Amino acid sequence: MSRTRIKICGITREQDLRAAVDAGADAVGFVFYPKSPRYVAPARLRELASALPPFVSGVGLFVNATLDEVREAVAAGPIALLQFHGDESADACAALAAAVQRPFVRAYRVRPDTTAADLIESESQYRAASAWFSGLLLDTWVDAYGGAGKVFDWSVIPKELAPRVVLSGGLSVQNATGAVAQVRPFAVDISSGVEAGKGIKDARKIAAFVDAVRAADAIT
Ligand SMILES: O=C(O)c1ccccc1NCC(=O)[C@H](O)[C@H](O)COP(=O)(O)O
Repeated sequence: MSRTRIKICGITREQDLRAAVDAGADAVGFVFYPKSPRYVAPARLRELASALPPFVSGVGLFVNATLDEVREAVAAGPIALLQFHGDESADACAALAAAVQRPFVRAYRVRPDTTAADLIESESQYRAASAWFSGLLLDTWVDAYGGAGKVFDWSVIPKELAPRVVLSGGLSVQNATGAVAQVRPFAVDISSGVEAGKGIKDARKIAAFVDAVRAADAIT
C-alpha cells in the first residue's frame, strides 16, 4: 500500500494551519498571488511560521512573480518548495528556483482539449530531480489561474505519468476516494473543497478529506 501525499493549499490563518497539520497533511500551501482571496504577504508568513512543525512542508505558490517577490517570500518563512501556477516558462521556473535554491512544482492547467501527449511533453520540459515525481501538479484550466474548485477529466492522465503527478482541481471529501483509486497520484492538492469560505478552512472538512484519501490508500 503506497501512501498518497496530501497538500492543503491556501492557508491564511494559524488555526487552519494547525488543523491541516493535526489531520496529517504532508504539505501546506501559501498563496503569494495578491489577486487571490487566499493571498498571504511575506509578513503574514512570518507570523504563521512558528505554527508549521518540522516534517510538514511549506509550499510557496506564485503566479508570474518576479525574482524579488520570490526571494522575499522564501526569506520570510519555511518555504521548502515553490509552486509556479501562472504562465512561467520552463526556463523561468528553473531560473527562479535556482536563484533561491529551492525545488519547484509546475502547475499544468488541464483544458478540455488537453491530450495525454500534451502531458507527456510537458513532463519532459519540467523533469524534476526526483525519481519519485514528475514536477507536475495537474489542475483545471480556469481564468483565475487556480483555486476554482473545478474538476478536469482525470482519464486524460497517462497511466505511466499518474504515479508521478500531484492531482489537483476540484477535489473534495466526496470525490477524494474515487480520485485516488482511479489515478493513484503521487500526491493530492486541495483548497476550495476544505473551505467554509474563500481562504477560511474548515477543520472537519480537512480531517474528512485526509480520511477519504487514507481510505483509498488502504484499498488500492
Ligand atoms: O488558491 C488560489 O486562490 C489560487 C489562485 C491563483 C493560482 C493558484 C491558486 N491555487 C493553487 C492551488 O494549488 C490550488 O490548491 C489548486 O488550484 C486547487 O484548488 P481547488 O480546485 O480550489 O481545490
